[in-house]
Amino acid sequence: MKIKFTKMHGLGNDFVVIDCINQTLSLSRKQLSFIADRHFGIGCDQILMVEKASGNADFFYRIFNADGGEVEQCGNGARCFVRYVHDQGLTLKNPVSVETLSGLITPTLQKNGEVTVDMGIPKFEPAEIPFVADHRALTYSLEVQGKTVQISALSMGNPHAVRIVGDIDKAPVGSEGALIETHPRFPKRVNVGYMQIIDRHNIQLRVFERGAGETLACGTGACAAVVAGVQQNLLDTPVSVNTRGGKLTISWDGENQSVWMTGPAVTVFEGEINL
Ligand SMILES: N[C@H](CCC[C@H](N)C(=O)O)C(=O)O
Repeated sequence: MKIKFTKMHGLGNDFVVIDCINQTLSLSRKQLSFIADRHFGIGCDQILMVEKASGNADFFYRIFNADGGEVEQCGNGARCFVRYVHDQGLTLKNPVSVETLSGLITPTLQKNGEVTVDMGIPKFEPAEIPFVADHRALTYSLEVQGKTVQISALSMGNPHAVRIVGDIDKAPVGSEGALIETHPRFPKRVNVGYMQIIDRHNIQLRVFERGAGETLACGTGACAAVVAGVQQNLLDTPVSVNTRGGKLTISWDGENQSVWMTGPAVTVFEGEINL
């Protein structure tokens, strides 16, 4: 089966985007991880599928990690999604309403080429993350390989753990991040963010993503880090989130308010793959 795709990225967090409105397909986990494979396939952190919405949203947005697992939300992908549906002539609407497994998001193409997304309201109850804890807390102690680390835990539709570190370049992202990703207290696994606070409006962030490993940027991770920092009275929004792939701007006005993300979305090339 020949499949048309578009390769895109948001700050180096890269995607294979597939129009599933004009081509009907259902891919196995094995086929999805083949597409994501950087040696044998196309190569990407996530695969994004554009589908017709079941309700009255404009589109349904499905997200699969490089390991083939389907997930609830992808922030950098949401910015690429709206650029894709405009570039492919699938809509003239701006903003577009996009249904995801974790609810509705509304990305808007800005005149300066950047994209702003209402990423929805973060959730903190352990059962909603999900995270195993007796009750909600600002931070939690987590046993990792005989060490105790302090994390914030929350959901941006997908689960996030956030650690504050003194030196982002020395943060144990690959080693400890992999252990926290699969920690038993996160029954659906978790994205693990390491945040260095520069000042009240600037952070540096690295994320070990669930199902993909460390990526150059993570949109929902940036949202989760800013929320964790604001809650601990360490940050004031808007916050510039400096990732290895570039800068995101995140705003959040507090409990029960949406998190707003602004950043770029880039189309790299189009292609076809035989599956
Ligand atoms: N790895 C994430 C999905 C992609 C999130 C990230 N690429 C973003 O920009 O938010 C998860 O398993 O929840």
